[in-house]
Amino acid sequence: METPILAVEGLVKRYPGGVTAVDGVDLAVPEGICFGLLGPNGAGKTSTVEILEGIHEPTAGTVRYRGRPRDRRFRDEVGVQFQSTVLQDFLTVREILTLFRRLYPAGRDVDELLAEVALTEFAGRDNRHLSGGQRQRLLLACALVNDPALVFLDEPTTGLDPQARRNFWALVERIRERGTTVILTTHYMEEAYVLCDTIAIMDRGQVIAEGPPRELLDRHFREAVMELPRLDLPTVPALSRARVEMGRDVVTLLTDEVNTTLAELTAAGVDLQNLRIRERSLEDLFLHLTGEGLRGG
Ligand SMILES: Nc1ncnc2c1ncn2[C@@H]1O[C@H](COP(=O)(O)OP(=O)(O)OP(=O)(O)O)[C@@H](O)[C@H]1O
Repeated sequence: METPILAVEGLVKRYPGGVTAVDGVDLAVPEGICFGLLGPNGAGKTSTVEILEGIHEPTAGTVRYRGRPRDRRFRDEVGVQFQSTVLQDFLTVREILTLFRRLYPAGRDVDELLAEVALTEFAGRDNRHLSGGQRQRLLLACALVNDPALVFLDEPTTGLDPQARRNFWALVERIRERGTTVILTTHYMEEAYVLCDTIAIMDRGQVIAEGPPRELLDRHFREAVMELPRLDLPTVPALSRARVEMGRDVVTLLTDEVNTTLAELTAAGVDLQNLRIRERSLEDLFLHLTGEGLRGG
């Protein structure tokens, strides 16, 4: 097997006061993929990612970049988009990017990068006067300025409106198409589903599930989800192949035999006009595995 671009073994992070934020994490990220790290609040994602980025030291464990301990090469070949970066007041978009570019011996052409993140028309604007989406694109450009082989994106779309989020997804897809490996933390399950080739779900400092999103869903769920307004199903008839969850407004039927369940509902005279049938989502998987919802929804 090819050497992963980044691999960690036996990662542990304990903070003073006795909190074990990371409790024995092993991960291997193959080159060229988008790898997602998910988990509920306090699961240990930030602690893990900051160790991977080289910002914090682990209490125990090893991190390897291209099979070797990290050195100067790691710094030159890796980009990080932090959740909140303080940018110098008064500087324009182009000036910020030029400043970041000078930190590295090699990298991208600033104007080309501005075009890639759709900021050419804002190049002369004071960075304080950017919209949320424009600012995130600028921070992304800063993370890409050294033409990294591996880029970390830490909750890059938190707080963006749906349109800006989708624009950002298109950029991430383009980065990946260029062959750059992406490590993404996110609270948005749809984002992980759309962008990530592989995800790892963390809970209480440990990785509790890992794999391609589609495969994880197939591994954990065999049932389809049928939803009916409660008004249409005030009392549920006997159903041989479905589990029933009575919500306040919606009745959810989990069935491994959609045809049988439909036939039984029809035979009982239930009006199916407003029936919805959907597949299980990563959101369902997340709830199933961690028993918790995600901040940010
Ligand atoms: N500097 C610190 N000192 C002490 N405890 C910390 C420190 N940083 C994080 N923790 C604790 O470690 C645990 C894991 O936190 P971490 O921020 O890594 O989780 P997270 O999954 O990133 O959460 P979130 O989604 O809320 O950002 C939490 O219980 C947190 O309170």
